[in-house]
Amino acid sequence: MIAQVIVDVAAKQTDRVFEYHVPKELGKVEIGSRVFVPFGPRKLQGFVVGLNTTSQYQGKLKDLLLVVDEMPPLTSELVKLSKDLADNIYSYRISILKTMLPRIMRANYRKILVPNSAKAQKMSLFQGDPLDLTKITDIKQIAAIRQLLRSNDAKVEYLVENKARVKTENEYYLCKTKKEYVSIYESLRANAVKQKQLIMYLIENFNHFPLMQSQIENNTHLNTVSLTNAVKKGWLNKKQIEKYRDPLSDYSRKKNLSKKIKLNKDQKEALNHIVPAIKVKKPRIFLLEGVTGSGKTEVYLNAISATLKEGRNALMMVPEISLTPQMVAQVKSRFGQQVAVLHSGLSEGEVYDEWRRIRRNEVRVVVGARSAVFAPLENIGLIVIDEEHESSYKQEDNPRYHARDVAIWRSKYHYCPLILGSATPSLGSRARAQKGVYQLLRLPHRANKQSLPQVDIVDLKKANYTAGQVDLSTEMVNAIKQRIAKNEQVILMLNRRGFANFMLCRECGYVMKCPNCDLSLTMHKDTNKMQCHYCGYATAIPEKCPNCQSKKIRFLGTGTQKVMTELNQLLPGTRVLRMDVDTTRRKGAFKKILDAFGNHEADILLGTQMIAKGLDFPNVTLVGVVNADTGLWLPDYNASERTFELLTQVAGRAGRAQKKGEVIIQTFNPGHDAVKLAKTQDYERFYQYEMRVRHAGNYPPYFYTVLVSVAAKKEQNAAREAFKIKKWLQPKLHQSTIVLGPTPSAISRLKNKYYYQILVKYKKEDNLNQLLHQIQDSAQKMKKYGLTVYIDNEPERIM
Ligand SMILES: Nc1ncnc2c1ncn2[C@@H]1O[C@H](COP(=O)(O)OP(=O)(O)OP(=O)(O)O)[C@@H](O)[C@H]1O
Ligand SMILES: [Zn+2]
Ligand SMILES: [Zn+2]
Repeated sequence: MIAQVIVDVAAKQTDRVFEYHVPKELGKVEIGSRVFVPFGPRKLQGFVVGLNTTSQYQGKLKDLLLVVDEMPPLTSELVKLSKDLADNIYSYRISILKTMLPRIMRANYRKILVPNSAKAQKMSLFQGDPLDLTKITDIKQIAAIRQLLRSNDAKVEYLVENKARVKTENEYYLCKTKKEYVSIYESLRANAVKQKQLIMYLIENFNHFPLMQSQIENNTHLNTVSLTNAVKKGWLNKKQIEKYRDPLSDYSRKKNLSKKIKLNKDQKEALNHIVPAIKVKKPRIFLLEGVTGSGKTEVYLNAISATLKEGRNALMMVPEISLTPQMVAQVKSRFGQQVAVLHSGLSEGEVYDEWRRIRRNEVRVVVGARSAVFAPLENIGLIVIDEEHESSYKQEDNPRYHARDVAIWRSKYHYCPLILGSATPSLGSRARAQKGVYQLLRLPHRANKQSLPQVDIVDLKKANYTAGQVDLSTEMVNAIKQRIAKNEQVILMLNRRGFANFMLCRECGYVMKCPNCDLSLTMHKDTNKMQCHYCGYATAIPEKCPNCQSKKIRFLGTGTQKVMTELNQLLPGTRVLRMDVDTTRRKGAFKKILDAFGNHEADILLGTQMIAKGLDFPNVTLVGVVNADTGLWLPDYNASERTFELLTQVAGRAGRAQKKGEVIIQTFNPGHDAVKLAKTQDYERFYQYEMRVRHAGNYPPYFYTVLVSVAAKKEQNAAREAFKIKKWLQPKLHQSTIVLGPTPSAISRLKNKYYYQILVKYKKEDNLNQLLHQIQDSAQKMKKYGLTVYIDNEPERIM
């Protein structure tokens, strides 16, 4: 038998299959198995991606060394997926294969020094633990090691560490008859209190054994010491039983969650389309466009039920799940033990356990964030992507995959429907529904028959402020006071995205824009310039407003902490919970804050956009947006879409139950279309409007995009290489294809590297994929000159 292996070295030369002979005594090797193989001087980990009986290779194949796991960690579906994906996202296949596994299973290599001669063997250097070369700092020791290597008395080896640990608990078995225990009891001295207690317990519970250690400890005063002693004395046998860590243990069943909801007409209508597709195994894609609070979750859960009834399993994706602990609780209360969750809020051990439950077919529903799209779930009958517009579904680093694209691939593989749900679908998805590629299903009303909340816009250029305040207008403060007086709750969002710095005039509201592109200019501190990231236009950082000459210009930046202080001064005694990256870093903090708010332990929830989506608190009647402008002028063609989406989503948190909701949006740009359209929360109108803008500007979804970035230590090298790539690429492309740049990236220097980028916008380019692979290949050769090329297919961000 011959195994085709992808080895764990992410480089162009190794990005192919290597063949190894499988020795008979090795046991079962399957597609998807993790193995160890000899590779030059090292032993490497790799994945089996194919099996064959013959080989084209002329020489003698080396032997596989070891199969790591009893059950191959990857299914043959995932192995196949890795190949197609590698082709599409310009990533090495090994990077994708590793991404498919829980982080804890990715191998770590340690460089160690081992003795190579009898003389060396006796040296004190080699006594004890293996000598970790990365940890040696002593100069004398380094010199000594060099000497040993030169004289061949020692050699370097690579030790693979496996961090994945299975959690176990002891189970105890009886190994004597009841009579024998009685006579042991009688033979014990009177002062051997603990031992007598133990034996008595064994006699009394004779018929209940075997018992877990925790069961015994809960019922007696016995501890590990007495149990271990009993094993030593031959009174008991013990076995280690594998245990799963249960990340869902705190999502206890809540009564109000499992109450049966009667579906409304629109929900039923949607399911009338979805359920038949589940039954006949049709890989159809549905776009479920439902306003905020329209009960999309209920549609997902019913569709999942229907899938389980068909004997198939379901995969449900939600944005970084910690965002919606409520959603997890809801799914959990519906499907109980059959559910596994996967997201970055779990400890590595918990992820590993959940993942193994999935791999062993012990669960039927998987709920998870982006990387859960690779869950080794088999027999999938339905995939759901909630909040499908979320940009977090695209991984920003290598491998740059989009969970939606992976889900589409898997839906075709399994012949199962895919539901994309959102109140504000991505323009691309909505456009595909327009063309009939996806089937559009709509929930145009809120589930509780309540109307969408009323939205008021506060123009910050004319706003009044209570003494000394700069962030909260008097209107906002008064509205907050009113709600709190009525014992209702408030959500306040400070929309601060990324690093964007833009120049804004406090006098006239002017924002500095590119004359060619209608995009805001970004401040570059290192070059002292305001730059356009599309066309490369640049100008000096102004000292006064170019529009009205006022000196009152600002490079905006307020933070949640500052607003928190303002709230404390304005509304003493009001209980405020702050939720942002700083307050949620600790594990479980997110859920704690949301639970506290849900229990009305606070009046105001103040946070960044992480509070904008998915939350369902019936007592929230006011939503305030402190500053709607921060995302508006990002140098991205989709800044408008993002702003509309964010404002509509956060507005949707108000008035979701009986009480009517109100929304106040503070902005310097009340005239901006994204803001105006968010006021009516009319997605369909926004879609029509924004499609015209995209059409006029040759942006997606009318054009496909690929971003090629070049990074180098020296700025001129990055620029030169980027120009070279453009010069090589452009003549090979179609007339109608637009190649923009090269321009320096917004953060033109990151980790001491300069970035230059080229944006290719095209309608149809049959050869582009192959050309880009060629660029990637030749880029590999430049690596030694410190140049790196990244290729991002359909980038979410072009900055
Ligand atoms: N048929 C129904 N009858 C009554 N209430 C319902 C019904 N369906 C859903 N609900 C309730 O309506 C509220 C909103 O539902 P859900 O959270 O699913 O909305 P959503 O569409 O996901 O909204 P968003 O996009 O804002 O997250 C929930 O509290 C849910 O329990
Ligand atoms: Zn001005
Ligand atoms: Zn420009």
